[in-house]
Amino acid sequence: MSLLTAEQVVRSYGKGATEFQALRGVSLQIETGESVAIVGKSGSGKSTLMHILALLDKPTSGTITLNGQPTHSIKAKALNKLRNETFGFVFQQFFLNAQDTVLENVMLPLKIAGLKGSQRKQRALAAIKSVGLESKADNKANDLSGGQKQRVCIARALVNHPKIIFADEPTGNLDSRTGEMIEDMLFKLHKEQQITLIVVTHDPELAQKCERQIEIKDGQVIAEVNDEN
Ligand SMILES: Nc1ncnc2c1ncn2[C@@H]1O[C@H](COP(=O)(O)OP(=O)(O)OP(=O)(O)O)[C@@H](O)[C@H]1O
Repeated sequence: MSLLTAEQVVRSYGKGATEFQALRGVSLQIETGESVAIVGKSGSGKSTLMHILALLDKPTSGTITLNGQPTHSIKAKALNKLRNETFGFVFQQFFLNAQDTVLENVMLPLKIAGLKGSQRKQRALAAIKSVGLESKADNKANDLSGGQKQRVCIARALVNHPKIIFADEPTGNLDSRTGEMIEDMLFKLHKEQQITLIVVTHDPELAQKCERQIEIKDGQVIAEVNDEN
């Protein structure tokens, strides 16, 4: 059984004369422990697909199945819980709470999950340590460099022991040296903890680091490459 599947996924924006199909019948399967890059030109539908795979958005038609369970009829509250328990997110724009500390940002998914304060702190500090930011735990997120902010995002993505990390242009806002460090960190986690990694990127070098590359054009999968090594 695949971890995550999309079957004939269509996503339309707008209605009537202005209707636009951003995804036009996408089907794919993602297996546990894989690293997969979703590539394609700007406007091809990559982010739309990632949002639907991550259950942040619903397809207009078609099905997303997680661990064999169709997701379309899951109610909002249960869906939020499932997403929080199963996925970690790393976005180009970070989405940190700027005025909160590093520790508070990383504890947030655990707060949502309903963990007690002491457990939250212990687990968040371990995640912060794993990205080498223990000396910054009490700093405001706003007072960090771009690379440090993205490391906080990785710690926050990790803290709930996710099955899948979704990374949308994770190095898009970083200089190349810092970007490489973030990539190394993501792939290390993927290898050591068998976390499935789904990366949306324009960057061919980052895509090549993934075991599979899925190319999207005009809302359809037009090519798929699987590395054998
Ligand atoms: N909320 C929306 N309303 C209308 N059209 C949208 C909306 N979101 C995306 N689109 C359109 O859907 C298409 C796919 O957008 P999407 O953001 O998925 O592309 P992308 O491949 O991720 O692009 P980029 O690499 O530039 O981020 C684009 O033509 C875009 O204009």
